[in-house]
Amino acid sequence: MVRRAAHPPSRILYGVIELQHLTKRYGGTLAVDDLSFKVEPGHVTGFLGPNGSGKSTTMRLILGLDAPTSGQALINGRRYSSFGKPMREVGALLDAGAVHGGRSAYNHLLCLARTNDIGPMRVAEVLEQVGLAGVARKRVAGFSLGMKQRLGIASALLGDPGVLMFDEPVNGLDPDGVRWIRDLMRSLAAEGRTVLLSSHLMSEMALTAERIVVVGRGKLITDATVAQLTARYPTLEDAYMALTSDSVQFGAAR
Ligand SMILES: Nc1ncnc2c1ncn2[C@@H]1O[C@H](COP(=O)(O)OP(=O)(O)OP(=O)(O)O)[C@@H](O)[C@H]1O
Repeated sequence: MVRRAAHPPSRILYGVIELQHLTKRYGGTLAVDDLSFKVEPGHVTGFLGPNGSGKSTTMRLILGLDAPTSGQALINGRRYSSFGKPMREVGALLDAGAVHGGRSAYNHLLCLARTNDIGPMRVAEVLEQVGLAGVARKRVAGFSLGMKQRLGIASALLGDPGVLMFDEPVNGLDPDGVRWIRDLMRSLAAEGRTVLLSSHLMSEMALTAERIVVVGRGKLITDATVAQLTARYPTLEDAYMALTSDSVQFGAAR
């Protein structure tokens, strides 16, 4: 396998995420309902939908953390479970809180790195990249939510993968951190990587993503560019509100 450089030349197209009739049922709940779409390299794809619409479940299915009821999710044409060193193919931040609090940030990343034949130099590199180098030896239990998000992003970047997925990465980040995430997502995509990003912050999404996939009640509602949506609606938020108006399950009474 060809090893990519830490800073690859621009516009090399690395990978694609492809969902084919992906379906997941939990008892009586159809969390993901016959979902088919492709996430292409070279730009950030925003993954939007109301609470409970199946975004996290879809990401878990792509990562093989849950098995589909039917259909499949492929990364570069293969299932996640078929990768010998998966962190080199796909990196993900799903739940920043799911970290062993007793370990230091450095040790947490080192343990992950070892499972994928990644050396300690790369651990130091990603800690620097996410701004945690100064607290690398501190226990994660004492980290703020924003610091845990940065650590989760470092884990995703560890294997220098071509495909990246981030579930609500801006949660808990200060304005400086929000801007940093935006720039990071865009630069990862500009390097030719595939970036799937879920967030409920529409104004941020409008600044970060080029393409938008909207789901509601597990089903695909829209797969379009931000430019197409904002040509039809005044803002991305207006587009989102109009497109999901029939799919909101947990809206408060107005
Ligand atoms: N392990 C599980 N067991 C049972 N039901 C589940 C499980 N995981 C998710 N669900 C259900 O599947 C549906 C989709 O949930 P999911 O977390 O994927 O939505 P989401 O779009 O990520 O929501 P949010 O924006 O609130 O994070 C919800 O009805 C949820 O209750």
